[in-house]
Amino acid sequence: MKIAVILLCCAVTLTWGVAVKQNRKFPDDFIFGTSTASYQIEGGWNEGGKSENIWDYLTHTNAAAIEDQSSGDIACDSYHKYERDVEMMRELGIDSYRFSMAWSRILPNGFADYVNEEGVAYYNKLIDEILKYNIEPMVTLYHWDLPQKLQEMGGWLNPLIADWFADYARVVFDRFGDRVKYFITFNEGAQICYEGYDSVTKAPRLNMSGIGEYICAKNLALAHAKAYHIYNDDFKPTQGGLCGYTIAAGSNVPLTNSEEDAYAAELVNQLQWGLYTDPIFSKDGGFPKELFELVAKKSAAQGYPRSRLTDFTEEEKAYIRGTSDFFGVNHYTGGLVSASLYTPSSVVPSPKDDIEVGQMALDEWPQGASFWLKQMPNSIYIVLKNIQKRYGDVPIYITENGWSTHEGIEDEGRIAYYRAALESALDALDEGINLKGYYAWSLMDNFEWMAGYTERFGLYEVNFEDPERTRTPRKSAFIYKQIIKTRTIDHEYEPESYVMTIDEGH
Ligand SMILES: C[C@H]1O[C@@H](Oc2ccc([N+](=O)[O-])cc2)[C@H](O)[C@@H](O)[C@H]1O
Repeated sequence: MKIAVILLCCAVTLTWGVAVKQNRKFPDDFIFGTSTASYQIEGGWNEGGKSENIWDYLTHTNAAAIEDQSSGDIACDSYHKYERDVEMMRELGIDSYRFSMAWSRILPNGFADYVNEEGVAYYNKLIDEILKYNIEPMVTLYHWDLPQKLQEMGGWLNPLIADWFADYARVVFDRFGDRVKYFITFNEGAQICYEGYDSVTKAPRLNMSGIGEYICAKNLALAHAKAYHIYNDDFKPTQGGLCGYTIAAGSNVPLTNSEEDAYAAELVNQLQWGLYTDPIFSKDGGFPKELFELVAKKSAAQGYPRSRLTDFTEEEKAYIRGTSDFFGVNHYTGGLVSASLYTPSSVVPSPKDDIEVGQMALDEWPQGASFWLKQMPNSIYIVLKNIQKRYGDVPIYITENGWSTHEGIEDEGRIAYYRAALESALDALDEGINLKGYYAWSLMDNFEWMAGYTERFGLYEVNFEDPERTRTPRKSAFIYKQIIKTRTIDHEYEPESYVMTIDEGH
């Protein structure tokens, strides 16, 4: 443990050494953006023909599950205020805006038998408004808001959902692909599967510990591949865009330089994201080998007649392998990893119990407003290196990265976080990592899932008490704007005033 701390300190010193490197610039074609998600910002939960999704259902039937008993019924009201959102994008000068579409707004039945033209019209208006100002839309097809009707049929545990999702994807490509050139099928497999179907965390909050995540992971991979093949075969030849996949990855660093801790960090990477991305990006396809073998071994010892993680057929492996044009990574935090830090799960079986590894953060790392969010030094560099090591020179987009505070315009913590994160991204670019873009989470405060409105991630503060949902730029918005404009990180830069304007050409 001492060794790791010493090593880490050296890395930090080194990182800070690199951080003060002068005259570093992001490439001219590097994409700077911001991210949001439909349920977190749109509101209009029952307007314009939209049906109920699993977050509507959860917040309406179990308000106590959300820290402040709130919901996304109105959220930022972007359903009505999207023009102001685009104005904010112009103020910041971003190159691209990542947002998600609500399946239940486009296909209220969940199935593609009926397309809700009012829902399609909403996204058309948003896309056209974005494009009017030369901002590139990046569309996530699924950011956690499954139509409730499909959940009642098993949701991501029902293998038929791969076809239901593929049908939805076809509608999205068909209706929007003439203007949208970046599609992401899924936001964060582990959060959909582990948090939704395994650990009673996020909607639909099912408790199928040690089983739910693995069933869901397999269905998700097949759903993604089907959607990708549809895009690749039927739309890409005429539309010419890209279709990718996004996971959440932490920077998982071995606690010591022992082989055991290196193996522990590998297992965490396999469970946290390799379970979702190895089938798509690895050379041989299929689930990560060590994780797959561990689950099989544990399942047998627990008396299961077959592994809780069911393998793909060889045909399925080949069908899924290679189905992504880029690697999307949401990155927030990291930790030191070791089997010696494992505390036995209270629930067995569980994915965490399958790998028997624990994690820790250091006290000196700054703490965000979210309990899980610590600012680990050089975190982005570490995670990008891990991805490159695993999958080679795949083009990478950081599709989310951000810091939570409480209310207030003065957000020095967020500024320090973004500056450090972007220095770390520059370190990665210096080493030739194929990083194409960076999307700050988030354009504005929004419904932060189980934390409701108690944690704020926005470059713009949103007043949720005000029916107008007024948006006000935080200090960090001015800093991010300056970074985008100059393509450099000036650590001394202070905004002259907090009056936001739109620069010429935006
Ligand atoms: C704040 C945003 O959080 C995103 O999700 C994750 C997932 C995993 C981690 N992690 O540290 O392991 C952090 C954030 C989510 O995609 C987005 O919607 C926001 O809520």
